[in-house]
Amino acid sequence: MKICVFLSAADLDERYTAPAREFAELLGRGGHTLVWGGSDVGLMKVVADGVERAGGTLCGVSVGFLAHVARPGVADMVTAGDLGARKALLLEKADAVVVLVGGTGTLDEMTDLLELRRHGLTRKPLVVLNTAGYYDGLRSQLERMEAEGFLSVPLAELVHFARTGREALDHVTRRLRAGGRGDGAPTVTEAV
Ligand SMILES: CC(C)=CCNc1ncnc2c1ncn2[C@@H]1O[C@H](COP(=O)(O)O)[C@@H](O)[C@H]1O
Repeated sequence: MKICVFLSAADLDERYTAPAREFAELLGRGGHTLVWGGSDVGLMKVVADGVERAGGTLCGVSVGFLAHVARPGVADMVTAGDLGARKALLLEKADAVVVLVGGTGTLDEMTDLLELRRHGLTRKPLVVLNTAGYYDGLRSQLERMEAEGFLSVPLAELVHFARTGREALDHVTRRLRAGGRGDGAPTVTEAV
């Protein structure tokens, strides 16, 4: 599978890097492709290193103003003109998206996809890996949106919160098996 991972570009504590490394190893050992922002810094590097070391493939989508931190030696690397184009390309190249811990960049990428899913513009599965309860606050906010009528579709149809990398990958596998690529979604061209 081609799994797009949104995640932090920062150098983080072991309680975040260890589960990210574990997830990367799962991807690599499964022969999957990591589709990611292409940078060779912080958690993005930890995961790219881990996937490559475990035998997976890398597919990077950098962006002009960050091209100087793009990972060298990746055959499948493109550079988008701006962040919007980068998000569209990341989604286009992936079968599903898994979100690891991150800051505003990750939040931007995740909410963009939540909105596309809410309007039925893509059905590519979205899983949030809630390492160390990092996204408990976001989850509460989304649950409040759902409870008070701000979401037009059930939250469970938009995103799945997983506790472990294995659970995240299993969820994606089940979803894709159930409905094929994008679980019955519009084609990639229509979707992004
Ligand atoms: C000069 C330097 C060290 C830049 C590193 N900074 C970045 N490098 C690559 N992608 C980034 C960077 N900042 C934000 N992004 C995008 O936003 C996400 C990370 O942002 P954040 O760290 O969660 O908020 C990544 O998924 C990536 O697609």
